[in-house]
Amino acid sequence: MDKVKTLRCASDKSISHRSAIFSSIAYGTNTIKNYLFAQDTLNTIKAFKKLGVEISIDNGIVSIKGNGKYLKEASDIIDLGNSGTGMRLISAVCAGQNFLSILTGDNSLKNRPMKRIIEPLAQMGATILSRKNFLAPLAIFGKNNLSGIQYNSNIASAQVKSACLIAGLYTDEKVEFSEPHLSRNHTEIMLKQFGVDLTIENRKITLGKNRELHGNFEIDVPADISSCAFVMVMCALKPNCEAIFFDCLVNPTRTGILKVFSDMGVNYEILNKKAMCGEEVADILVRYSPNLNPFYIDGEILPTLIDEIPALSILALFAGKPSILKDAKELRVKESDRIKSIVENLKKLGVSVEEYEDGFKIQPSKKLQKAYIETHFDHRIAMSFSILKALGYSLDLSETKSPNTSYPNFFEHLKYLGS
Ligand SMILES: O=C(O)C1=C[C@@H](OP(=O)(O)O)[C@@H](O)[C@H](O)C1
Ligand SMILES: C=C(OP(=O)(O)O)C(=O)O
Repeated sequence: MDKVKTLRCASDKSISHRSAIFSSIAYGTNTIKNYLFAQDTLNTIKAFKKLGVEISIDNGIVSIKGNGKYLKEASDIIDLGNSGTGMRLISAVCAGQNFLSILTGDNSLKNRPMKRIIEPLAQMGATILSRKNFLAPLAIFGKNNLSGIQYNSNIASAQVKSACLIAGLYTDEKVEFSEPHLSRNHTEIMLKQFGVDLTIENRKITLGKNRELHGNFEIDVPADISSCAFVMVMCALKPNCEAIFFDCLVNPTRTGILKVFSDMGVNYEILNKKAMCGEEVADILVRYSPNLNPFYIDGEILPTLIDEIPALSILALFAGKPSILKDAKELRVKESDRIKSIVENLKKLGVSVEEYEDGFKIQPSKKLQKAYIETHFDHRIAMSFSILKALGYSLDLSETKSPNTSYPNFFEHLKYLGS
């Protein structure tokens, strides 16, 4: 084996967004260490600056002087770029304001479904105009006192859950939310840290009496297991690689990837479990894993590894038998239609793939033909196929800028692991 490599992957995107959003609408000044300085999460900071919140960045530390729940009218359109999380969570903040907010994004975001948040927010009393088919830009006429809601979401989406809970901060009435499977729970964890009362019982969340956020603390953001997954796959496939990934978030609502790694025979160990900002974190050692089993992924594990499926589709090429994905329709409405992006690009490489409405079946194949990969400016697609390139396969990518969305150091880390 080579010398053990060490790295800290990009900071967690979901926790970074929430740390900026909740600090902005809290009373008190919070500092955020290890904030993710990537396009999506920088756009969230820009949005709150436009809404009158004092935010400064000094020496890599973000400092946010919260305004309390009620913000100032932005004098211009708010652009969330490529970020579904940014648009859906900030829409909920805007739904609780007594003024007009106009939210837009890039071409990808303007084609992602917003009905899923427009419906509950409108039910709570916000007026939201959109383009045809509930597409952004969104014009949100909010109000300070929304109505309560009892919402049974038919999708397991942390963005929908968070939108309902955030809008719920702007009413004294009953707010109850439930989802079919448990999605990532960072909003629940962080709202509690900011002093908001909420109870959770069998996937039903109920907001309690105190819905004001208070905080004067330092939030330290762990590394993003979803970003780590891409470089971990590189290490598992690179002969002699052995690397420790520091401070990875291992919140159980995010670790479906580790369960699948175990099933596939990826050689990894969890080293030092600890707590950071109320979340479970660990260092993870990954080693070259030459004997891989296929995966079969379906059902309630999906929300816990949804962003890692493109990375797993690359691992599937090196498994002994075909890998199957089902129940993953949500992948069709991410930054690109990820089922189509994966299937089409693998086919170009000469891989035998079957496409399903809600997933795919990938035949393993270590022999790949030269191909031009269309990323559709989707960071997860670009990162996945870059792993093959780093392993020495002959392919060209349509662009290599999209990883800045979530993982600005991705290529540097990939090169380090490949060296
Ligand atoms: O809440 C979040 O921070 C996120 C939730 C997930 O989306 P959905 O809520 O649409 O499943 C995930 O895909 C996204 O990258 C981040
Ligand atoms: C789907 C993703 O993010 P978002 O929904 O925030 O754009 C992602 O990062 O893979």
